This record gives sequence, C-alpha cells and structure tokens, in this order.
Amino acid sequence: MPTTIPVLTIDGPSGSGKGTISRAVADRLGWHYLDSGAIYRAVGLAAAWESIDLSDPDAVAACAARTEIRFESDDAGEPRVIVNGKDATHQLRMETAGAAASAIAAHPPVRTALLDLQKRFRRAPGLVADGRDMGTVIFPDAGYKVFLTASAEERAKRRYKQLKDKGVSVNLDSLLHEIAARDERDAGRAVAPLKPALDAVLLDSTGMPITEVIERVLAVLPDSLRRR
Ligand SMILES: Nc1ncnc2c1ncn2[C@@H]1O[C@H](COP(=O)(O)OP(=O)(O)O)[C@@H](O)[C@H]1O
Ligand SMILES: Nc1ccn([C@H]2C[C@H](O)[C@@H](COP(=O)(O)OP(=O)(O)O)O2)c(=O)n1
Repeated sequence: MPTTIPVLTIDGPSGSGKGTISRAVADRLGWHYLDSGAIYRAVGLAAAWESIDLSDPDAVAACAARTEIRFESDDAGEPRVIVNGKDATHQLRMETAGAAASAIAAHPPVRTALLDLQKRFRRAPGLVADGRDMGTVIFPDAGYKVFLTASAEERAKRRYKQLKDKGVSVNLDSLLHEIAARDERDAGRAVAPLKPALDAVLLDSTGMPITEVIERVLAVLPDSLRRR
C-alpha cells in the first residue's frame, strides 16, 4: 500500500550544511530525522573495529547487516550515536570516519544491506532525510527534495571551524583536499552516486546564513505542512 507519510530529502556534498539544516527543519516541523551518513560512518567504524578489509564488499556488507546502530540524545538534547553498544559520536565526526564511510559506501552490497534500515525511518508525522541518495534511491517518491551545495572552499572552512571548535587539530589545506577527494568518489561511483534528483530544488548556501537556509528549505513545503 503506498504510504502517505511526507518526506523531505536533503542531499548534497560534505559540509554543505545538510545535518545542521535537516535537524533544524525536523525540529521546526516536529518530524523524525534520518542521518544516513552516520549509518555509513558507523559501519565503516564497526568494520575497522573488526579489522575487516574495507575494500572487501561482501565482508563489509556482512558487517553492515550485524552492526547495531542507535540514535539517542544526551541530557542536553545533543545527538549521540551508539555503535554496537559504544558511544561513537565523537569518533564518527572525524574526517577519517568520513573517508572510511565514503570508501565502504561505494560497494553495492553494503548499500543493499542498509536499504531497509533507512526506509524504516519513515514514520508519522514525517521525515527529514539527509544524505547523498535520499531523493534518488531511498525515497524517490518523497514529495519534497532539496539538493544543498556550497563552494568546496566554503565547505572546507566550515568543517575546519567545526572541528576546531570541538578541540580537534586540523589543517585547512588537507581538509580541502580530503573533501574534494570524497566529493569525487561519492559523485563518481556506479551505484547511488551523489547527484541531484531531477525533481530536487537546488540551493547554493555559499555565503548564506544558516537561518536563511532553514527558511528557504521550509519554503519548499506547502503551508499546510509548515504549520504545527
Ligand atoms: N549556511 C551556513 N553558513 C555557515 N556555516 C554553516 C552553514 N551551514 C552549516 N554550517 C556549518 O558548517 C559545518 C558543517 O555543517 P554540517 O551540517 O555538518 O554539514 P554536512 O552535514 O552537509 O556535512 C557546521 O559547523 C555548521 O554549523
Ligand atoms: N546516503 C548516504 C550518506 C552518506 N554516504 C557516504 C558518502 C559520504 O562521503 C560518507 C559520509 O557521509 P556524511 O553525510 O556523514 O558526511 P558529511 O557530513 O556530508 O561530510 O558516507 C553515502 O554514500 N550515502
């Protein structure tokens, strides 16, 4: 039976603001939130914990199928990601985890193993789904789709500031290099590559304050859904 639970997809490259904007919009709407990148990051981390060769599609897919991932909030309401019972929130945000996620995400059997898990996030009253293939593969029937971008330089600067604020020592040039390499791999893979859905609204957030991006994304929805 076709579902009528509304979905807003927000896809785009690393550092474009998907997580920040998706969380804020989900909060404003009172909808659920799917951080699909955290799922790929968690599988990459779990595979590393088990010393699995990340270039082995079947071994990583088997690991994806048995990895337990829980999304929780701490006492301050901050999101925590628990992987196989361990709080991996901090580790998952490192660029090394992003690179591992991007590597294992290129394997078709890994993506297949994670399909149902992602689709199950579609629950009433609605879902904001953040990733690379939310509007193209996971929720192609979503009524509302945004493809969020920003220049590579701006995205690297945002990530630099984000990691520095977390006390992580980083180098802007190497971040720019890593982000460009990840963009290329995510957009160049054969299965579910990073690309806008044909029916997505393109939004370039270069130089645009977060508050304005949130309003522009909310404007994609009809009034009836924006009112709570
Ligand atoms: N429009 C914006 N202007 C300035 N900084 C932004 C903007 N959008 C997001 N950021 C900041 O950039 C960093 C990366 O954003 P994030 O939401 O993690 O991106 P993504 O999920 O696409 O990788 C965060 O520190 C966030 O606060
Ligand atoms: N739907 C998704 C989400 C993420 N991935 C892969 C590709 C990305 O480089 C990594 C990490 O994604 P994530 O959204 O956490 O990364 P950023 O926050 O955008 O830097 O996972 C994917 O292939 N498909």
